[in-house]
Amino acid sequence: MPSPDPVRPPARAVEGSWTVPTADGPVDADVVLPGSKSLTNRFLVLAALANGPSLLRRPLRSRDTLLMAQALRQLGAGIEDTTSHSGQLPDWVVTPATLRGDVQVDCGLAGTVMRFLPPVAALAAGPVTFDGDAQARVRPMGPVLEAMRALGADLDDGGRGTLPFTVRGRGSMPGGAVTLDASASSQFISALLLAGPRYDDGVTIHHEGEPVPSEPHIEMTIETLRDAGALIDDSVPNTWRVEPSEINALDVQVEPDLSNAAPFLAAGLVTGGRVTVPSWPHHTTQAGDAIRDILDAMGADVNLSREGLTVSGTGEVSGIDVDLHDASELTPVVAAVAALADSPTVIRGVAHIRGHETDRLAALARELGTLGTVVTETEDGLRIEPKPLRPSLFHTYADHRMVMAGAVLGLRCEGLVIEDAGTVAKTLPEFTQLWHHLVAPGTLGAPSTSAASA
Ligand SMILES: O=C(O)C1=C[C@@H](OP(=O)(O)O)[C@@H](O)[C@H](O)C1
Ligand SMILES: C=C(OP(=O)(O)O)C(=O)O
Repeated sequence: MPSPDPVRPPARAVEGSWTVPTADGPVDADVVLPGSKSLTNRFLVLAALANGPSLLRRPLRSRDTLLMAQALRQLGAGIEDTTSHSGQLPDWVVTPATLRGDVQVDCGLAGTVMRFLPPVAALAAGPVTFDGDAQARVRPMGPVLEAMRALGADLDDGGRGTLPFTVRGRGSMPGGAVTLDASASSQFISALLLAGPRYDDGVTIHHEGEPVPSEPHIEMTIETLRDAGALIDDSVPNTWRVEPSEINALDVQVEPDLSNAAPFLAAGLVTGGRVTVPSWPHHTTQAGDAIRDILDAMGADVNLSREGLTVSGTGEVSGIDVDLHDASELTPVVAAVAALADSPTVIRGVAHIRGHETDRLAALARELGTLGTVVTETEDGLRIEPKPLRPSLFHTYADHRMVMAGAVLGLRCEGLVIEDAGTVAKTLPEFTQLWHHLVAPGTLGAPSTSAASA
């Protein structure tokens, strides 16, 4: 372990910060993870538009999904706890209703809320305003708002193409055909497809522009819609057609969130230990499934069995050259593993993540750089040259995946302090507790709340 740079004060815990536990040896654990954000929020939307009450088993309860549930309740849907069959947290029963207006939706920083709900709000009887966190106001929205206008929606965004805006719902939407540029986010396409069956003429979407990122998320949208009885034609590249139809009530179990599994599995690799995530699906549309091949290429033994996915470290961590265009939400954790590798890494294909929770390329370059790693921002990714790490305050920019990246780095960087670790609640409120359980069983997992000057 390199000693801290003598001219820099050691990182100190401040309000809301978290001193990451260092791994003294190989970790060895099973980690049970809550449900997928992307699946939970799709199921909530479809259930609110369905033809009868739905049952969502093992839904994720995190900031993003609770904001989605809150917004749908405001629009009229019933979302109630019901006893879980698995003995875990309660499941959700979702009862659809005629959608009402005069509603103010708080999107927080959730891409799924700010993109998936405006096309739903166009079906409401009255105005629905949307706003969110300061950083949400700079996330791209323009193409989906323009597409909604072309499909017959009445909305006012002050010409900004971002939050805040108002959708003046008229109780129904004509729908039809539209061309848009979805190179900034696959969520533009998913959003129009999810509400599309309820539009009078359905929706035909044609994408024109640089390739659409995060393609598995569109597959997820199509699969969840088809399972609910919708008819979708995706046989022509960059074109999707959803027919007008009822959406059948759902009875679904939410898979564990595979992108949230990534930091835990990474801990198995970088400590030369073993981590198993039970209930890893053998068929999935989750983009996070790509972590299996990525960690394998970085030197892990990876084994998918009936018990779950097991990642074991071999003692070596290799750099890789990887295109994360399809699984861009893995970038922060992969970048963290890369900083602990024995050779350089190049991450490509993720220019659009400058529009995620924060500019993730800039944030990673800055925070890894502060720790001592040599990082070059490229047009569409990062080049990472590992160097000995020196502890520092790791900033999170309100980005849950920056917390996860910092936790991985902290395994091998004693004294690393993560600022505002609570921001991880966007998708995994219990992250720090699970992490302590993994790395340092018996220690307290909550972020520091006692203030100490930095
Ligand atoms: O539809 C979804 O659930 C998501 C799509 C992706 O968005 P982008 O296409 O903007 O990358 C992904 O990164 C995000 O975490 C979740
Ligand atoms: C990009 C992400 O989230 P969002 O759904 O807000 O786009 C993410 O979770 O990494």
